[in-house]
Amino acid sequence: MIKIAPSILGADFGNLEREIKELEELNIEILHLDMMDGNFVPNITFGPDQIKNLRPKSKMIFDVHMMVQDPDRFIPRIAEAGADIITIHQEATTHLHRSIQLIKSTGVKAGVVLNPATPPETLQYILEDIHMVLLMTVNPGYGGQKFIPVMTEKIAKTREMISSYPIDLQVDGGINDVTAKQCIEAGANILVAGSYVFNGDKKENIRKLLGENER
Ligand SMILES: O=C(CO)[C@H](O)[C@H](O)COP(=O)(O)O
Ligand SMILES: [Fe+2]
Repeated sequence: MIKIAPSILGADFGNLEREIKELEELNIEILHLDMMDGNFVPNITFGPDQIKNLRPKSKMIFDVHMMVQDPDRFIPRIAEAGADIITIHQEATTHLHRSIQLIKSTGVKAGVVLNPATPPETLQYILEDIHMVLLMTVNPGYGGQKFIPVMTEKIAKTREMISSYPIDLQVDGGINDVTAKQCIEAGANILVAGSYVFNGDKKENIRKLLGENER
C-alpha cells in the first residue's frame, strides 16, 4: 500500500494546527518533520522543543527527518519529544551502526537517509536494524526543488536490496503527480511531498499523488 507523508516544510507555519487537522481529515497517517541544523544543510528549521509542542496536536505518526550533523547529540531529545520514527543521514554520522542502536534504545523506530550521490550498498550491513530507508530525490536543505531523474534507478536497486526485509522505502524531494508515479513504479512505498501537497487543494493533490493507488 502506498502512503503519502506530507512534509511540514510545505505548510503554512502561521496556521500549523489547522493544516495538521486538514491532513488528519484526509486520513493522512504520517507527518514528515524536517529538522535542519544550518550545518549539515544550509538551512535551519526547528528542533525538539517545537516537535514536543506539536505532539499533543496530532495522532499522526511523527516521522522526523534529521538533517543534522552528528545526530547522536539530539536523538534522545527528539525521541522524548514524541517522534515515532527517526531517520538520520548516513553522511552525517561517523558511526552509523552506533547511531541506529541509539535510536532503537529510545524505543523509537530507526531509518537511514541517503543523499542523492550516496550509493545504496552502504546499507548492506545495517538492513536487520532499520525500519525504513529514505532516499533523497533532491539534495537536502530546501523544499520546492526539482526531482533528480536518475534517482528512479537507485530506488529500484534499493528495493531489490531490501526485498527480504520488512523495510519501508521512502522518497523525498520534488515529488509531484508525475514523479510520484515513477517512484512507485521503481519500488517506493512512502512518498514525502511538501510543496505539491500544500499548494492548492490538499485532497485533490493527494488523490493525484496516489494515482491508481487511491484508497
Ligand atoms: O527533506 C526535505 C528537504 O530537504 C523535504 O522533506 C522536501 O524538500 C519536501 O519538499 P518538496 O516536496 O517541496 O520537495
Ligand atoms: Fe524531508
